[in-house]
Amino acid sequence: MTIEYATAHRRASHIPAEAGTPYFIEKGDGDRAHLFGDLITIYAGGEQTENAFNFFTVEGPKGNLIPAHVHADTYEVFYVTAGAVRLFVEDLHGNQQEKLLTPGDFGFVPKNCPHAYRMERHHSQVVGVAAGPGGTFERFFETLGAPTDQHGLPRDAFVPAPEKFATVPQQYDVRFLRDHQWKTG
Ligand SMILES: O=C(Oc1cc(O)cc(O)c1C(=O)O)c1ccc(O)c(O)c1
Repeated sequence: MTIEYATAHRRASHIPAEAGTPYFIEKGDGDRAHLFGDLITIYAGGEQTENAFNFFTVEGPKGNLIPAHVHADTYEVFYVTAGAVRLFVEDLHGNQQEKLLTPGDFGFVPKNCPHAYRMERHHSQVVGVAAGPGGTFERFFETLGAPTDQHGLPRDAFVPAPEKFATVPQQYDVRFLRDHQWKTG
């Protein structure tokens, strides 16, 4: 039997290549990527769930900012398990809110709602689930960022090359909003 892997670096993945297979993954051993200051660890994605949902964690240092962006077809969950994360979100009527989320707090961002967040403590961690009619977008992180075998945060923030910024986000239903202003707080 030949097992097809989506990319060469996923040969080391603990996620079985075949859908429909039960599995367990020890803490931190999901498929990992560095993007900006973040370590993203994917435990399940569209390949395992017929594009129904994914499950991943995002860890980052204090001050790490994910700039304003929007998803036309993806709903997102932000469940904070460590540190503190300030989530900025704008509803479909243009009303903006920001909320400091600490462990156990939950944020939900529907499709078409611009959002951004900043990690306010070192070793902050968010559990993410993101899916919708457009599928799941977890492979965005390793495609725009850099796959890694490390379990820690990037030593230096990984900033993608401009040509990647110009092509990759749109393939994964991510649109960065360059001049978006937050008038909260
Ligand atoms: O943190 C989340 O996503 C991101 C992390 C990055 O390093 C860069 C990004 O552009 C994003 C992004 O959202 O586009 C995150 C957290 C929780 C969740 O449910 C998500 O869908 C994304």
